[in-house]
Amino acid sequence: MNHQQLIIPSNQATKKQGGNHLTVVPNSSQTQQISSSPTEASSVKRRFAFKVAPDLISSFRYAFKGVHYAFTTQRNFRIHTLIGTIALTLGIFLQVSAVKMAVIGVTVAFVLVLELINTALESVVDLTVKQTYHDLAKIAKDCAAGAVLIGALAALFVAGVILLPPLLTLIFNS
Ligand SMILES: Nc1ncnc2c1ncn2[C@@H]1O[C@H](COP(=O)(O)OP(=O)(O)OP(=O)(O)O)[C@@H](O)[C@H]1O
Repeated sequence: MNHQQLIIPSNQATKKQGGNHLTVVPNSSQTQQISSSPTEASSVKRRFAFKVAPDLISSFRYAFKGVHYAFTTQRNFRIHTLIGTIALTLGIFLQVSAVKMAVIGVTVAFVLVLELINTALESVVDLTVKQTYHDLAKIAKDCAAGAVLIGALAALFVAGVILLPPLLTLIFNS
């Protein structure tokens, strides 16, 4: 494991510094200590967390809050949810096979997952650079948006292959 740099909240830092965060570059012995075992590394990670979900129900609750946040704040997430719902409804209406329905379902989920990751990454970037311009912030956001675009194009392709032929047959035979 390669730990180049750790950023920990200032209230957990051993040395005081200005601002909200203290950047700590561990020396070789600290790096060794962090990487010595997965359990140890995980306990270090948890120590840096502001809050840890106490149980499984809480974990699910936070996860649903994330989905709810994306749905209420991200226009693209709502658009993809709507298109996904239409695709699944069309699949049922056109009576496509179970395997094809599964492919549509996974594809819809894939796009929504990419949207959620994009939203999470945007928040982390904004948290890091606030309202200042940074080339790396631009790259991170553009690449995350690019990932969603590629996912959406793949979904369009899947819909074209699975849903379009039976839809055209239905239209031209009626
Ligand atoms: N701090 C920043 N520094 C440099 N460029 C930024 C910064 N914040 C945003 N940008 C640029 O503005 C674009 C739009 O930013 P935004 O935060 O709306 O992301 P987005 O991925 O386009 O949002 P959404 O997915 O909600 O449409 C980014 O893709 C990036 O090119």
